[in-house]
Amino acid sequence: MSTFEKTPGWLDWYQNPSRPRFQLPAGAVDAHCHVFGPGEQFPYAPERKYTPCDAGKAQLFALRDHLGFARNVIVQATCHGADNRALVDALQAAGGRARGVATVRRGVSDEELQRLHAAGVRGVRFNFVKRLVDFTPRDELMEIAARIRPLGWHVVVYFEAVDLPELRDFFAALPTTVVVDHMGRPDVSKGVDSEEFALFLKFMREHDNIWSKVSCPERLSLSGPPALQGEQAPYRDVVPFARRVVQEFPERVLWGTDWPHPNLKKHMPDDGLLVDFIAHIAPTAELQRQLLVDNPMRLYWPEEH
Ligand SMILES: O=C(O)c1cc(C(=O)O)oc(=O)c1
Repeated sequence: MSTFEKTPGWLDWYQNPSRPRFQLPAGAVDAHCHVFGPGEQFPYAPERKYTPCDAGKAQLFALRDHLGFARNVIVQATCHGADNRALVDALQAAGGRARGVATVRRGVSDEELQRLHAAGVRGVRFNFVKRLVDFTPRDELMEIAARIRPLGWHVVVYFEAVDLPELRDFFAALPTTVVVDHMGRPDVSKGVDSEEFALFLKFMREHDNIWSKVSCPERLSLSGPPALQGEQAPYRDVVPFARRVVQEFPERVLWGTDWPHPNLKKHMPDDGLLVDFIAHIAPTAELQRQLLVDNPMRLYWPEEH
């Protein structure tokens, strides 16, 4: 039993996900997933904006094996703030099959960065989604980016599409590879040819250090249908967005389940069916291999690539 009480209305992850019909290429990486707690062992951060269900490393690794992934990239969730203990514990237990993205503050010591590196951390996450975090000054983020660059790490950014005009100069000034979470959260009701999405594509075109995760259709979709009850064409309104990014930037895209899907309000997707979604956004075997194997390996396991 956790000592933490979940946020009211919290949805736990989908139990007994189906086995994907889509055959993942050998060595596929789930490049965006989280661990939560367990809160008893790894307490949630006092400054958190939500309290999740516990979702530990054993459950994540079981899902990895069930879906047919070879490796995970575990991304520090905001409910743990800059306390990376749950992340590090999961990385150390993964036997080399997981790498991580941490959250650090300005005061982080060189020794701590080295310790995180040894555990498998290869990036830091900067979050600009107001419902998830308090504001961090840009000069602090820039200072952190300069500190992690010599380690060969990159920066992961999470923001919403309406905020890109205001953030893009800052992103462009970052001295590392920059990975955008969930395609910069486009408003899919505006359409794939909207000015808003055009700005995101232009931003990627103009800066070849910007990558994108083509993940989270379950968060972006307005029309559904959800990945439930065997649905083979879920989240149809998101497909044109993800497909466009994959086809235009095949060498700079990543995919992840986003398990255990924090803060979803309406439904919890069947992760097996989410994997089936990949075939709709990356229609050829070559695109699939780049998205699921070559790109994440280049970024997270460069020594093996
Ligand atoms: O949209 C979200 O609520 C969300 C939250 C977090 C986090 O709390 O870290 O991570 C994600 O990738 C997505």
